[in-house]
Amino acid sequence: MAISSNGYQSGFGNEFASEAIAGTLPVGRNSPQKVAHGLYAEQLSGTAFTAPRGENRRSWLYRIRPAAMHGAFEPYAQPRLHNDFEAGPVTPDQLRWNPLPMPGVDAPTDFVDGLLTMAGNGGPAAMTGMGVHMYAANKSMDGRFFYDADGELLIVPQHGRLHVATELGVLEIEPQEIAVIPRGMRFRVELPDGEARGYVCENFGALLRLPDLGPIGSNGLANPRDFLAPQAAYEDIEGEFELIAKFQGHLWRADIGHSPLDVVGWHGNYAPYKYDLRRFNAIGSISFDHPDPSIFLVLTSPSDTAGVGNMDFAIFPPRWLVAQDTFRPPWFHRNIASEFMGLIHGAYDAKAEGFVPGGCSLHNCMTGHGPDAATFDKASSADLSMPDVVRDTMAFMFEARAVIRPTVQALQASHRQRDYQACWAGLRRNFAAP
Ligand SMILES: O=C(O)Cc1cc(O)ccc1O
Ligand SMILES: [Fe+2]
Repeated sequence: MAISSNGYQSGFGNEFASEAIAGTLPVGRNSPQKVAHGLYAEQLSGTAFTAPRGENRRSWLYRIRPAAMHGAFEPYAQPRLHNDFEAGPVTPDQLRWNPLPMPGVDAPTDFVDGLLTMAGNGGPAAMTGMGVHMYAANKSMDGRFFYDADGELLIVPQHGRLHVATELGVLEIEPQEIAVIPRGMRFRVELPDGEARGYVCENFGALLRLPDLGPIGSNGLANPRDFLAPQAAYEDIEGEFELIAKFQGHLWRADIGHSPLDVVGWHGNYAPYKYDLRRFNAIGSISFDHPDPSIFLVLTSPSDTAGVGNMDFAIFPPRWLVAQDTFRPPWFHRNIASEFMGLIHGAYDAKAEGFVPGGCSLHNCMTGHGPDAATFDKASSADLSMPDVVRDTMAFMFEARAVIRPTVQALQASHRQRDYQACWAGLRRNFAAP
């Protein structure tokens, strides 16, 4: 099974409109008595009906069969994916992991079965917080479709391309691109390279959006026109298929006799989208001092407190370092926010070794962290008369207001680096009282 991409429409949160068959979309109304071509009209809303206009997200789908048509749900056993961020004690340790191992050839694993929950906070019941998951898969989803009623999914591939066929059309993404799948949208993930690994942030809170730019002005960081929503593309097939739902923290399955990717035309502003992180216009210091990482914000999910994100997605892309009389890499720090980081490509400028592509780290509220000893030594004696270029790199951070609680399976995983703290052990005592 495969639906080919019909291309993209550019812009962030636009009122998009797309039809795979001309004349599908009703003109001047959303729900005419009879829809063209014998299709059903269906609204999918992603915000409260009464949300302010600037926040309001909904789309109208014109489809072969309504979403209501499927069998009864029953629990689906995939215990590695959940939102049980236990309320008990949580370690303030610095934590780091090697890449999630790929499934063996003797264990075909698709995107849904390949998800493993690393950490999180809040949950779908409270509609706040985020889940942090990783996936490692070696099989396309075949005859099954997935939707997440608990949050929107920010997918960050690290290895292998993804062909994401959604109700509204196809997103094709590769490492260094991201995709966001709206809450509730049904989709199927195929693996053009036969295997794939990456990161997923499940945002339970307010929908991701572009941050305000303040004094930066009207351009810069992630520019709206670089976000791409799919053109309508559909399949018209019947068979013994399976619909998997993530609902209130756990998976459910139902029989479905047709593909739900049967939307012939749609319009609205609630749509999946992709973005190429290499398009990010990095802005930084051209005088002195390393700026706060908020300068690298791509998308933010606001909380109910102005200026404080429920969760933020920031990247650390290639860039020039020119600051004078400055320790140029990230400084030592402790933050009120909590930071889950991953590395998509290359090396990260705060860690000389140990933080590898596909790996991840977690530094929670007020936990001290920063450059490792090797990075500190190098940057403390670097020649600052010359600009330095950070190339071959793409790290990212899921930053959260609330503590990001690691799951038991993440803490106990064999790929956890239990000696992570040793990376700071070599920092010498240099103090000499005058
Ligand atoms: O911990 C990290 O590496 C992320 C980070 C990067 C940076 O440039 C400044 C602060 C910060 O938390
Ligand atoms: Fe940090």
